[in-house]
Amino acid sequence: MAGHSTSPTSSVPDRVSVETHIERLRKVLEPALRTRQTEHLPLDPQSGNGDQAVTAGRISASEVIAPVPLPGFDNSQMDGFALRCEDVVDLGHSFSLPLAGTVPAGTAAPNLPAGHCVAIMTGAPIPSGADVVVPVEKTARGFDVLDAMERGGEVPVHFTGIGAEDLLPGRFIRRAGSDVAVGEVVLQSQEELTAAKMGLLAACGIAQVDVLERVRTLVMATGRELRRPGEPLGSGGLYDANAPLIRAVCQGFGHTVRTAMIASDVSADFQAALEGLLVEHHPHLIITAGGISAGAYEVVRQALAERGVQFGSVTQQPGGPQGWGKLEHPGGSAAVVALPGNPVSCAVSLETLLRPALVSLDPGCPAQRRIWVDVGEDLSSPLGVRQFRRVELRAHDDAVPTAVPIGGASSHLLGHLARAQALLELREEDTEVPQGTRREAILL
Ligand SMILES: Nc1nc2c(c(=O)[nH]1)N[C@H]1C(S)=C(S)[C@@H](COP(=O)(O)OP(=O)(O)OC[C@H]3O[C@@H](n4cnc5c(N)ncnc54)[C@H](O)[C@@H]3O)O[C@H]1N2
Ligand code: MOO
Repeated sequence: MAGHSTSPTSSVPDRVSVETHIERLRKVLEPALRTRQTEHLPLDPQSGNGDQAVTAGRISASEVIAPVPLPGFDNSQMDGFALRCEDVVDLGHSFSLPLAGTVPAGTAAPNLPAGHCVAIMTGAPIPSGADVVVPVEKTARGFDVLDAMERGGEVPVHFTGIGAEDLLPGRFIRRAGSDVAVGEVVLQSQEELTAAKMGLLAACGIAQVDVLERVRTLVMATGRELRRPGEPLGSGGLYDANAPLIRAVCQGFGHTVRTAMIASDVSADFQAALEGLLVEHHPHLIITAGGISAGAYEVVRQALAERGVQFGSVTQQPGGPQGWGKLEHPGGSAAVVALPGNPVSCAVSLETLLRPALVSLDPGCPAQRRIWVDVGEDLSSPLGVRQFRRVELRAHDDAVPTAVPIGGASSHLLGHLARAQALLELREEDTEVPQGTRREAILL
């Protein structure tokens, strides 16, 4: 019958460790991710065509050098009065200086006549000749003197409570280039754009940056039992949970995702759908779900084994059966990650296998978050398998949280996964795990 399994032409009989499989994924992902192109995008959406602007989390494709210093000029850190230390250093705690003018922010720096002071606002350029700013709080009348100055005549500013520390040259002056010097690298190649980096680039007057294009991921959920929302389930049908689940995870990895549902177990149907999607989406990564284990109608395995994709097993549960490889297509070369069909197996595999492999290759992919927990009840686990159990976390003040299992280990229990806060990791050597045992957990 069509789609009935023959022995896969490319299979690996052994069961390998989680770490070995992560390394296998790295090997297929690395060349595919290396083919990513550069996009030249504006920092400000208003200056380009709206949503085409760069966003935080993107990865730079080239170094950016500061074309200007930051601060751009010597300026005041305080609202106050700029003066010359040597004019007043011998005058004691209180003294007066005639006011020579005022400098708001955004104006040119005036000259400071000897023996005078100039009112200055935060961020305004330091008058040439001045070497200190005394905050307005240390004067008798504050900025009321500016009104008096406008009315004409010489206006004295009375400084009070002045100590030696107030008259150290450079006090409250932000020097040009003290934050960033001209020629300094403000963004490295392959660095993640954070909000602060974007602010820094903008402060340097940079309008556009080169970023790596996002990883384009094609997700294909397979199985003749699959239905879309609204379709009648019929006998043996079920709604596709995997495509939306995998899409959401991959979007969290920073990918641009196209999903497809292939409700067939016929290899030719899968192949035809794949060809169309390759041309349309030019993926760097293809993730399939279902059709890879020991059944008689393993559509993904049949279709991809003959194209060199390998299938094997990893000593973890859920997520034991796995496929990995490369696929050449008109737009380039894609890595293939074939996941088992059970939704929890997909979710766990993405977290324990694909994320660690991607993190080592793509600075935009957030790392796994691990914590220590105390196991909340007696558990058992098969020897030689790293078992991931869905758990709720109970916090205790200043103590390690308790991981309380939600349901059993089976990989169809999606409702339980959706309630879980973490995946408790039971080790390969664990068989009986008494309550209170300390183990690691991966936060979801
Ligand atoms: N004889 C053996 N049987 C199985 C083995 C084995 O080693 N020997 N491994 C089991 C394990 S572990 C897993 S995991 C599954 C993986 O099987 P497949 O990758 O071939 O997945 P399917 O058979 O297509 O589906 C498994 C299960 O998941 C449901 N499913 C599939 N796709 C979706 C979807 N998009 N949304 C919701 N649910 C989906 C499907 O209906 C099946 O119930 O194999 C075991 N069997
Ligand atoms: O490996 Mo399967 O993913 O346990 O159910």
